[in-house]
Amino acid sequence: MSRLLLVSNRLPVTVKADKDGVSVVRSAGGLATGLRGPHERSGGLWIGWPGDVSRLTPQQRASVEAQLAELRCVPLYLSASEVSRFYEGYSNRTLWPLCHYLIDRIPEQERDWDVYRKVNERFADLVARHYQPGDTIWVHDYQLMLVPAFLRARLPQARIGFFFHIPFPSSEIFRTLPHRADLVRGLLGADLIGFHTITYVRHFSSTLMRLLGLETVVDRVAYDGREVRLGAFPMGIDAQAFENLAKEPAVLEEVRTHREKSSELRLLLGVDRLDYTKGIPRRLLAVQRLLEREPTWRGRLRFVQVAVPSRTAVADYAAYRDKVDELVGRINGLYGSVHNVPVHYLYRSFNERQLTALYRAADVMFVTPIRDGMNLVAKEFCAARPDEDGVLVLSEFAGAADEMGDAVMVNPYDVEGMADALEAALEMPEEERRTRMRNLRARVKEYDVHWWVRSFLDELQATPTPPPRVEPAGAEEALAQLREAQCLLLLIDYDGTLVPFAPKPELASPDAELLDLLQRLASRRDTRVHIVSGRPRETLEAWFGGLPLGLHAEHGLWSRPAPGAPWTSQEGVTTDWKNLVRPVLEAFAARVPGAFVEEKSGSLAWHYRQVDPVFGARQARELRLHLGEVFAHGPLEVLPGDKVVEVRARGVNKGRVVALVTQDMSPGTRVVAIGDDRTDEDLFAALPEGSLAIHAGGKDTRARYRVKGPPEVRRLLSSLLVG
Ligand SMILES: O=P(O)(O)OC[C@H]1O[C@H](O[C@H]2O[C@H](CO)[C@@H](O)[C@H](O)[C@H]2O)[C@H](O)[C@@H](O)[C@@H]1O
Ligand SMILES: O=c1ccn([C@@H]2O[C@H](COP(=O)(O)OP(=O)(O)O)[C@@H](O)[C@H]2O)c(=O)[nH]1
Repeated sequence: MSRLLLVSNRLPVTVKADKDGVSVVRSAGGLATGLRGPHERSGGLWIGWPGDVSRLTPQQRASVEAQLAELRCVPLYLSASEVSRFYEGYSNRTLWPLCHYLIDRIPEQERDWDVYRKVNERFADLVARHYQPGDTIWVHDYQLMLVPAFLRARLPQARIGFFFHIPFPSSEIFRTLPHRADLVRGLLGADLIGFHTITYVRHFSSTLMRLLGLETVVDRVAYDGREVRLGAFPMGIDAQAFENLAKEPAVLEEVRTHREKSSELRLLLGVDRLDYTKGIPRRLLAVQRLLEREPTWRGRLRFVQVAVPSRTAVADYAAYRDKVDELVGRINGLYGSVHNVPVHYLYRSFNERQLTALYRAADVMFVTPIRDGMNLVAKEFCAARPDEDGVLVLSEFAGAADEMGDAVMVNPYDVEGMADALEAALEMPEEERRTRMRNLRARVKEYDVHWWVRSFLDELQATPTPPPRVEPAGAEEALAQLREAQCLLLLIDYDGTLVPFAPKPELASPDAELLDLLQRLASRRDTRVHIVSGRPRETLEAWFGGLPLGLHAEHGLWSRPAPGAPWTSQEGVTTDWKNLVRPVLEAFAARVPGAFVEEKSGSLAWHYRQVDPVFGARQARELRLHLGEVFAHGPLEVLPGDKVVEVRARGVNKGRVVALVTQDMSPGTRVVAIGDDRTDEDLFAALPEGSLAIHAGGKDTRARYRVKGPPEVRRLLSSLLVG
């Protein structure tokens, strides 16, 4: 097993200082438990924040470090300002509410991004310092979204996984963030990105498409010359540990005490961090509503709500606490008696043993977050019920709902509906309770935290380590090569290479500066220039007819090799198929707003640059599939391009231009091709030995040289004219 470097905002430990000194105790949480085995077995490290240690003396600090080292934990200390701006700030005032669909809670003017970025970079630096070749790195959660890309820049060969523990929201929500693209690019530094549910994966994929134009094919995205995999890995719990605890005599004794204290009462339970995503107010209102409309339940219900203090320095959390306090007071005031109150509200943290006793004693577990990445409490409740009794009421907006279909599902925004569900749970016949719980337990036990860790790491290990990458060299080197050549023959694509894409093809006409550049290039000593484009010949003629250039239209179907020469077409190309294909493309254009059909003499193109990106990509896939099925053996080929599906006669491609233009080439001529998309790869492939291919953009390419896009292409060509 390769060494595992785990990276999370918090280390899985708690530092406690008291009069006897300072101690570092392992946390009991799911992540800590699940990863303990692989962490120890692999001899790896866990890198993260040990919490606030600012009040420790230097000796205490030294003792903490020694204890952390023993646990193979590497601390990353956050300054007070970093805690406030990185952790409480950007992570918990912006990303947390955003991912839980609560954009109204985000500061109106974005704050703390710079510190978020800086701390992420510090994490990456620390990881890189400890990295040894062969290590596997696993980064966790929204606080560290930029770490994978920072790591990729430092360790191009490393195997990096990332797991996102909270919901990944709809792209409509995510794209409201000013730094949306930076965050997504940050994640794409990983080889594998995991989420709890398929829905989050889907949201992430459409975000990639909308923000970066990247298409996910099944579970893979090509990015920056690598392949990034996406997957759903629903996190589980240490089910066996909860089951064992639930059978311990001391715990059973505690269960009896809870039950005796409420022998006449039915026990409802809620266990959450006091977080505004957990839906506690409406849950309380549902209890109130039940008591209000069904007087027979008054005095017969005891609702224990555990609320663990969390992120107390964030104002929204303090306000939420006030709201919950007030509601509890109101309900108890209304429905309490001298002997009893309906709501027992406990603002503190419990250990696993105490929680298990509560889980096992409860009649109904009430889990109603308005959004939750997973919600492990729901799973712990089931694991703690070897008696196969108890009813789980679960929000359909918790990630756990995807797997726990035997729970009583509720919409946490619907108070009346939750009151109904609560009543149904309280009155559920024993047989139904047992059947549901048996099914829930089977799932929770099989897909536990060990399964989660295994399945994520297996998938991560299966990702091929990128072969040492021969990154195409940049503009400087390409220019040196060009300058060395005696004679130059330049074959240059137009759209995406000399000019950026425009919403409509006719809008991307050449500007005066470009025309001047081409004119001067073509007049350069021993230099010939050809434009090799997918555009119709009429357009090229109209734009460049007056310049001393060779022109090649429709991917080489038509050529005018020298100024003044007639246009000739490739022989033996049929176009009868166009009459059959045209209606299909038109039908797709009619049902996809923004799409349109372009007709050229030897091809038809279905453009979708102005279509909603996700819908457009889906329709383009469907169109290609349809054309493939219907015209599989026809004399045509279907070519996916940049926001275009092009159908052209088989055998026509830019590669054929090479033979045509090199036949009368003087000896010592260097052929140079520059292009940005799939069709230019045909050109590159056909170049004679010793030629130079330059890719303009970030796509995968066979070219040896890479420049960023049209501005850099122009700069490169202009540089040829000086000196
Ligand atoms: O570190 P804190 O700010 O104190 O917050 C505690 C953790 O809360 C979040 O938990 C999430 O992860 C759970 C496990 O995957 C999931 O069940 C739950 O739905 C999530 O909300 C947070 O993601 C962690 O980073 C925090 O440490
Ligand atoms: O008093 C408490 C209440 C909760 N928990 C633990 O906190 C975790 C909460 O995880 P969950 O996924 O439900 O929500 P999160 O707090 O991560 O958003 C669970 O493992 C609980 O056992 C705890 O240790 N003590």
